[in-house]
Amino acid sequence: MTTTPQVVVHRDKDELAQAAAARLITTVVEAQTARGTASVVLTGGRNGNALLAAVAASPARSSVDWSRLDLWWGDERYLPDGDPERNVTQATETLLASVPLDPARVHPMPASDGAHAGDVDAAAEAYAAELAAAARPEDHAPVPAFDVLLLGVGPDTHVASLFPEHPGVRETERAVVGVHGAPKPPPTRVSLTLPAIRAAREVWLLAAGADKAQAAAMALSGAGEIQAPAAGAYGTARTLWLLDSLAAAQLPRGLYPPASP
Ligand SMILES: O=C1O[C@H](COP(=O)(O)O)[C@@H](O)[C@H](O)[C@H]1O
Repeated sequence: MTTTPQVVVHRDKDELAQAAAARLITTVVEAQTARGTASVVLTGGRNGNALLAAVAASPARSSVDWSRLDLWWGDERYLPDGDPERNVTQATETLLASVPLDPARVHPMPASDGAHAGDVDAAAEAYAAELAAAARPEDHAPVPAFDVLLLGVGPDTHVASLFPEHPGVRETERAVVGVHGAPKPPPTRVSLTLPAIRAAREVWLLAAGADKAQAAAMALSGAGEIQAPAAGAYGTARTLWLLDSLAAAQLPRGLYPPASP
């Protein structure tokens, strides 16, 4: 199912982080109220980390039952465990170390010195197997129907570690791929694919700053997902673009604010 993107524009990157954090806390609490648990896919990057910092600083964070939250990652830099460039290292320092998560529900992507040392494709397969084991029959997919999947949007329109015209963005079968030769360092990465991303109920794309303006405009103007991977990221219930005013500066007229009916 394709959901039409909704666009929300905030004044600046700080307001974006605060508002997205409040939205995430509310959505997680609602999912836990409705289904008992919640699942969130985290992103790396500046906006993803700013969002986590805002959650950490929010008094409302105590309304989340952290022990009933499943955490996954949309992509990872294939580096040794604890490397400061790894998305999980940054998320742990920013938020995860300070909330009472159940370690069994935290699912970092493999590190380059872990069980599949040096073999990023085997690491991707292992993560796909972990996702498949967590998927329920009612999810109708080899991955869980995540409640919220967060994606930072790169200036080149990449999301997760799916880069324009790269093999990963063309993947239609596998849920997770090893990425070789990424144009953004480090070159070796692990990434969810577009089909896995599209299994999420809600997909939120985050972008702030003038260097993201062209990417947001392109992805929201009908570009193809091979050329603009962000254009292929949507949720089954909702697709939300959370921008600051600089990133929204080149959006087509009528897209924001929404055209009146
Ligand atoms: O390398 C990555 O970059 C993107 C975007 O990062 P940003 O700093 O430009 O916002 C991020 O979404 C991805 O998770 C990360 O691995």
